[in-house]
Amino acid sequence: MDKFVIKGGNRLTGEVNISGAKNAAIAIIPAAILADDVCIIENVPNITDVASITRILYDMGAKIRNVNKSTLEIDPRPIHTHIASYELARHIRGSYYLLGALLGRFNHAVVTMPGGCDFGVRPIDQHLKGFAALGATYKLEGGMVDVRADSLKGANIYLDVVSVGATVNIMLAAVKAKGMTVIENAAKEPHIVDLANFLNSMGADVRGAGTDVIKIYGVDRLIGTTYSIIPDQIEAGTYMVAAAATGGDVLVKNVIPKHLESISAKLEEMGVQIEEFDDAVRVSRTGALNKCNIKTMPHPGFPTDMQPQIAVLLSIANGTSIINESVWDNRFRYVEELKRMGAQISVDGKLAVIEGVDHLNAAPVKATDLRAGAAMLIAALAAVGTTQIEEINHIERGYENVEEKLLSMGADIRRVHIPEPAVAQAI
Ligand SMILES: CC(=O)N[C@H]1[C@@H](OP(=O)(O)OP(=O)(O)OC[C@H]2O[C@@H](n3ccc(=O)[nH]c3=O)[C@H](O)[C@@H]2O)O[C@H](CO)[C@@H](O)[C@@H]1O
Ligand SMILES: C=C(OP(=O)(O)O)C(=O)O
Repeated sequence: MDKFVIKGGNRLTGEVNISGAKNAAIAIIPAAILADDVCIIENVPNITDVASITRILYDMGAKIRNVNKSTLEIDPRPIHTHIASYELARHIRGSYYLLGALLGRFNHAVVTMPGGCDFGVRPIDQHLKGFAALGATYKLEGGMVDVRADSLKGANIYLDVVSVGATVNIMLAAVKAKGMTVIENAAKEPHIVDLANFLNSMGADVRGAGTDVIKIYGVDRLIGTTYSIIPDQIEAGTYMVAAAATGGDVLVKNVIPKHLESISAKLEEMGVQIEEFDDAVRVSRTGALNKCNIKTMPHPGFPTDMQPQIAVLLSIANGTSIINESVWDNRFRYVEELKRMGAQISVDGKLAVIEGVDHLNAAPVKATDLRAGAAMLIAALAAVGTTQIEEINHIERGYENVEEKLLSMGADIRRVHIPEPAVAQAI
């Protein structure tokens, strides 16, 4: 496995191009299963989560071709099974979207419980409640979820919690069901809207995505389409915070500034300058950083997927800041790593109290999950000395070409291969 070695202290300057959104791609690629013809998906990020979900479809029989480095052609017609490979599916959360997609296609799906980042329990009761309302029955056996229906019929579904995953899965299962489905208290994230647009481009009739009531009028068939995935809001936010942390000046290109509003607002509150253009934002900082309180919320609130990155910035701000993580019970595992670099943070349940320090110091650290890894990158870029980050496979789940992008902005970053210990090789 590789590690990153980063010499901190270089200001990030210049520009960076944002790739397609991970959290949209991992919903849209399984959604292609529902089409009666070839789908061409553009602006697909080159990340390992996409490689995994694509490989699962391939193993189920889909014909998949890389048209170019960011365009995938998926022919779902040869898919011959409703069972997803356990080995591949267990590593990523997005594989649970195969439940909705296979149910919509075959009226039957068998998929493992979700993987992905470890934030404690990641329940799927709202997904199952949605499937049941559409007429399916389910059982959980040996870590696998088995959902089946004679036929799927539209229903009114009220989500007890705002869940991105449940909203996506219900949309996928309902799009070809008989009649109308209404999802109330639906999630409003940009990737929900992107999925609805993708489905509509295949002939679906999904209305209201981006509001908390989504109506899905079932159609008999979905056709092939060509569709381009939205830019990654979280990748953009990560580079925005990196620019701010290093006192840099960076033009973050190929973004939808509206999707970044909650992040931009908090950065401005901290004293960072943000200039918006049609499809870019310029982020620069010259002065000191101010303390600021953050509460993570479903969209349009501050995204939980930006919480570890912003915590790094608050660690080097003047004064005491508080983060309230309201989405996940256990998303502060990275704090122990950040403390090794001199951050002063105390965690109590869903609250983190951060006393700003003058600077962070280099230390050997590891990425405990995807965004934790992004936080370690930012901390290393801003720290005094040379930091080594291990377990960067987590970072590669969601960031395309991260070291090339950082190098092009002036970072001093190297990838170093760590040979497997001889004993591990022998096993
Ligand atoms: C609303 C929200 O911010 N969702 C985030 C969540 O999406 P993801 O889809 O992974 O998670 P959900 O949106 O489904 O979960 C949000 C909350 O609802 C709870 N829940 C969820 C499903 C369910 O059936 N029952 C249940 O109780 C979860 O425990 C969690 O507290 O994590 C992703 C990865 O970090 C982020 O990209 C999403 O922005
Ligand atoms: C936690 C994330 O992803 P996943 O839910 O796929 O692990 C994320 O995108 O920040």
